[in-house]
Amino acid sequence: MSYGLLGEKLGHSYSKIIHEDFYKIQNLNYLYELIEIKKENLKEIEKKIRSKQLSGVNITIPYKTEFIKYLDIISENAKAIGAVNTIYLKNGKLIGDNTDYYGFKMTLEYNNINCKDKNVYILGSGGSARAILKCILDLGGKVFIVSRNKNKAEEKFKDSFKKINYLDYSQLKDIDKDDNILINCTPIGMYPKVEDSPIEKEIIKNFKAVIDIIYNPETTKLLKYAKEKNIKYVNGLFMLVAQAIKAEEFWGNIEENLFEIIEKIYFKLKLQLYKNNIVLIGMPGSGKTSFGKRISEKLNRKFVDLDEEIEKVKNMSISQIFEKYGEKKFREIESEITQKFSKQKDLIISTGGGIIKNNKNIEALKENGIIIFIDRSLENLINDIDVKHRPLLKNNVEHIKILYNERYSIYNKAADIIVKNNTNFNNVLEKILNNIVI
Ligand SMILES: Nc1ncnc2c1ncn2[C@@H]1O[C@H](COP(=O)(O)OP(=O)(O)O)[C@@H](O)[C@H]1O
Ligand SMILES: O=C(O)C1=C[C@@H](OP(=O)(O)O)[C@@H](O)[C@H](O)C1
Ligand SMILES: [Mg+2]
Repeated sequence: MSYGLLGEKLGHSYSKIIHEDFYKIQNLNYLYELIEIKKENLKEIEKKIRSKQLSGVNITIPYKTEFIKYLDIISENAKAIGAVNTIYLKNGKLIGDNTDYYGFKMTLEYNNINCKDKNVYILGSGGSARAILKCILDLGGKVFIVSRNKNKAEEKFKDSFKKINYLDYSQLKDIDKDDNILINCTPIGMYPKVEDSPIEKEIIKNFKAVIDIIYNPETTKLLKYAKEKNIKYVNGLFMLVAQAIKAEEFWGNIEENLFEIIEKIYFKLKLQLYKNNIVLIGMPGSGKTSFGKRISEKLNRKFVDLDEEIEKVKNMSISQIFEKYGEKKFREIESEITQKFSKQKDLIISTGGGIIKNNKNIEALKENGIIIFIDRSLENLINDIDVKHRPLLKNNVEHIKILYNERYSIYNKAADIIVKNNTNFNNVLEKILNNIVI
């Protein structure tokens, strides 16, 4: 099977990476090509799909509307949105749909953002704004389109969408502060103009959650404002992956575990694009230090073991620190060291088993990193743990049972990815790498 993305300039597209990663995960030997094409040649693509030379295509700027005229069927959503981005042949009919709608819907779900009965302010009035607006209306949200010229925006939308409100940017400062959601669908703040923001800093406090559909940079100026004020913020990377994999569903290449697969590809892409840290957590003796070293060799990234760093600053072993200062002091040093390395990027970080005792540690590590829980069974832990260097287990290996019961759910909750470690070491290493390397 052979798929592709149609557009004019595709040099910066991540679609090929995402779809190829999907085929790898699903064990499919399919192709996905970036097809840069001139408008007058779109007809050729129609023929190729009808003759099954191509099994399906995605469409991007500037052809999302242009291609509609070649279709036999256009989905209800795509019709309302006025744009298609996914094309396929079914029972001899050429069908067009719009997966931006679903990509956005899944982004809301993934981030627990509920739009029902909320006031949702959308910046911009282009194609993606239309898909998002349709989605929010379907979810029962109240939509406000914010644009530089509200009359023009109204002109554009009024035939397809009823019951929406139109605002100028200047009116944003006067809105009620209850539970509002802000969504940026303009390109303002996108690389390389990363210092631009569509709204002034003071306005951000009127919102409970902010979504920017831009994914480069990871945190746009707008999202930085939200972050500073402790407001929930979400970038566009999950939507990018979700809309791509939803197309695979339309093409019949995935029937179940859609969310799981999207999440997996999302994490990998996040690591690849933003060079985030890989952080290993888990019980003492679960293999954090051993796997961390091997991952760092394989990926050629710097390795940091937080226990080792603590030993370096104090010039004492972990056991000596526990003996001399007690656990409370150890945890303080552990938190300081965690804060320090969390700020750096591109590291493989192995933590100590107790890192999850302080939620601030996890929050800091998550800022720049993806957290992998190495989940080793209690039986295996007891069998091979070396208690010599582990002061909490020194006198009683059985104490590990208590720690396990106290901590197991906290490791799970803190983790972005969970990898079971109950088989051969190299197999598990392979499993971890599969989760992080595209
Ligand atoms: N899958 C595995 N197979 C065999 N030995 C393992 C496996 N996972 C961990 N180990 C062993 O368990 C011990 C504890 O590993 P370590 O990396 O020090 O754990 P941690 O840093 O999580 O406390 C090491 O000797 C390691 O080789
Ligand atoms: O679980 C814990 O509370 C601890 C685990 C140790 O690291 P490992 O998990 O690498 O053994 C070390 O940080 C310290 O002894 C405390
Ligand atoms: Mg260790």
